[in-house]
Amino acid sequence: QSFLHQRHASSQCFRLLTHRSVHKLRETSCIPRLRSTDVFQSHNLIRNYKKDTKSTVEFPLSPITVTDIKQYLRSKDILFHDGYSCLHIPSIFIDAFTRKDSFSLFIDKTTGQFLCKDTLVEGSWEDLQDCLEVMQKDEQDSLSPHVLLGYPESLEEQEETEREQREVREIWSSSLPFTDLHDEEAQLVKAMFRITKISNATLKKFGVRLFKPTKSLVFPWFGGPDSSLKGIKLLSAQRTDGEKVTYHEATVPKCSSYFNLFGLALVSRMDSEVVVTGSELDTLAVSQGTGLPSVALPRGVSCLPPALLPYLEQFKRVTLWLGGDIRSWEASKLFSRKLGLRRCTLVRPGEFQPCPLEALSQGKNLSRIVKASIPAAHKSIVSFKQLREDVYGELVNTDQVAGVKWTRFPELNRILKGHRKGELTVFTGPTGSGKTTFISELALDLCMQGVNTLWGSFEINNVRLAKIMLTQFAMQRLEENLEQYDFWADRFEELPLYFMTFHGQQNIKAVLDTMQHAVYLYDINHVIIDNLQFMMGQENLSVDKFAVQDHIIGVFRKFATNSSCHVTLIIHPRKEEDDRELQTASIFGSAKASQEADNVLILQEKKLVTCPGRRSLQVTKNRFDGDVGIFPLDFIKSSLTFSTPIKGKHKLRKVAAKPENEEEVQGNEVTAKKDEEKKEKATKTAKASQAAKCPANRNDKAK
Ligand SMILES: Nc1ncnc2c1ncn2[C@@H]1O[C@H](COP(=O)(O)OP(=O)(O)OP(=O)(O)O)[C@@H](O)[C@H]1O
Repeated sequence: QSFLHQRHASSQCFRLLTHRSVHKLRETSCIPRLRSTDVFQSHNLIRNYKKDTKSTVEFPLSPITVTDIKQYLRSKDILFHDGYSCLHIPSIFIDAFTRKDSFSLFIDKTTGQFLCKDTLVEGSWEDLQDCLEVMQKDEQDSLSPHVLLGYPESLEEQEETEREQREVREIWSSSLPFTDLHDEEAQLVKAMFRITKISNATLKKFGVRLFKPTKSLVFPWFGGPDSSLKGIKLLSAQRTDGEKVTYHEATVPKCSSYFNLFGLALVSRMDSEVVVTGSELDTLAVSQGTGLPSVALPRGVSCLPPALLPYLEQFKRVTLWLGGDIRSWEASKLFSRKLGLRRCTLVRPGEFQPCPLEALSQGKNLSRIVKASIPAAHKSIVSFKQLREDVYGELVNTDQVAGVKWTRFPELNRILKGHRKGELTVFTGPTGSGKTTFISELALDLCMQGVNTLWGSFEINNVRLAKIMLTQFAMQRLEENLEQYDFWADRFEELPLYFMTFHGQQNIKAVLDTMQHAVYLYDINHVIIDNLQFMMGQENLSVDKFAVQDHIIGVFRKFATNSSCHVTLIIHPRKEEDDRELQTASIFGSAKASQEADNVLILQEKKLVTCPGRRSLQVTKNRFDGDVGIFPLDFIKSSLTFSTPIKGKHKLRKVAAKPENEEEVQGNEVTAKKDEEKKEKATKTAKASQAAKCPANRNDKAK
């Protein structure tokens, strides 16, 4: 308001800033919680109905390039440093005398989003342009940090923020530094968390405490210009089967607002090297084992929010040591792209290079491991020497390389082995056969396991789609159990799930730009496009329809490979004949297009007059290991799920047509090897069992 009074009361620009900030705040308020559990949630008050329950990804209004940003800055005579992920300019929110030579305002090269590290003012590229225009017009050399008004919080939100701050203070003040614990107690806690090798001095240096009521370690988040306590992460440890420890974590404020790079408070302005880890415990281990500055990502390997990039700009060398498994390795390759490949080196997980905490426990030389990390920037031509470690890694971790397993579709695991990054899956089925419903459950299953998912639903709107997914998530008809809505919605909200806001016919370029934008912002691993026909465009009707379709498939293929993101494309078949099952050729215009897909899945429907047809899922292409096959699906209307209930399987075995060899038939019900003979046998068996299960089907056959 003071700004308003100081300047032209009716400044158009001011209104613009406010509007955009509102938009920005809405946009940034949707990063989901992924790994936290509700163990520590102390506020279990009844929630009011929340309007914006899900995250949506909008098409960036004016996609910006780094060249545009640089050109604009030059036109305004603004000096800039070309950093790794950001351009750095002198902050316009502190007066010229104070800012001297410091370049503390960071502009994200990909999105144009800016952050002033001195005042913590942030906003979009348009906000910054508006600020600069105002400054120039009024011949000012700086602006008040309050120029960008935030979206006023609702009373409920204000209360929530205050409650969180109270909670942070209370937990922090009632937790104990390790130095205040008796030796015996400290040892016990360390043994519980498997951190016996971490010294009290390291724990003290990082300010780690113990919160006795829940036996949790407390990691503080110090931030802002005054390095005040902004939040905490609580970690609890549970021993499962003998030696294995499972960690549970919770943050206050909740995960979507928790942007702590743990360890950053200890980094000096002069440090030029950092080791980035996937957990606070790993950061303690790295710091103790190497003496190097180290920070932990707030949400581990699941994402690297661009909001954190300005804080990593000062480092000339960034070593990513995110963990000891393939998932961490894949994440480190993706994150290094955001951080700037040329300064990143990666620790390749392996037997001799487990996660930092494990390495410290095993008495390994952590400095040597960091030194031996490999450059992230790869050359276009490589020799086997450079590949041999990658190949070895794939051989010893076959299970992880096969991808994320479905929990609801074990049969699909047996055929496809898992869901892998960078692949293209094409999915088809007859009109109205349940394609959307089925893929929704398939994607939900993966999303529940931490696969960051983006939906492009052009046919049905996002509310309907989210309703289907929520029903599948809760596995019940929520209409009849409305009192449970909040319970399920709260959990559903924590999934890393985003929706594009498109509906109806779309321009393929706009869709791809949005996908790219989402991959950068939210580290999306899986995009679902329902369905491709909505990208064909009216104007193309005169051209060969299938040539256009094949071209679009090619474009998505390229995106999947370049972004290391799995794309699932739903496509209507070219033509359906009542009495014939669909095949790969029913989808594609040319053989070239079918080559583009890594996996081809067909929802087969046995058309019946007297009852809904039985569905089965057929995998007709699997590039990963060639296994193809078919298995029956049982649709449960109340939960909209297809996942095979256990008892269904028994039923299937019992009714299978005259097995000569019981074991063989059981195996073939669900999977069939590439070998055509086996495949046919499995198909027949599945069909026979379906027929036997549905009396109407039997009648049909008899007719
Ligand atoms: N196996 C099934 N048996 C009976 N009904 C089903 C089955 N699967 C889905 N349905 C229902 O059929 C309707 C259509 O499903 P859905 O929209 O998923 O089909 P679709 O194949 O995507 O349709 P379209 O061809 O229009 O894209 C929904 O109401 C859904 O609940």
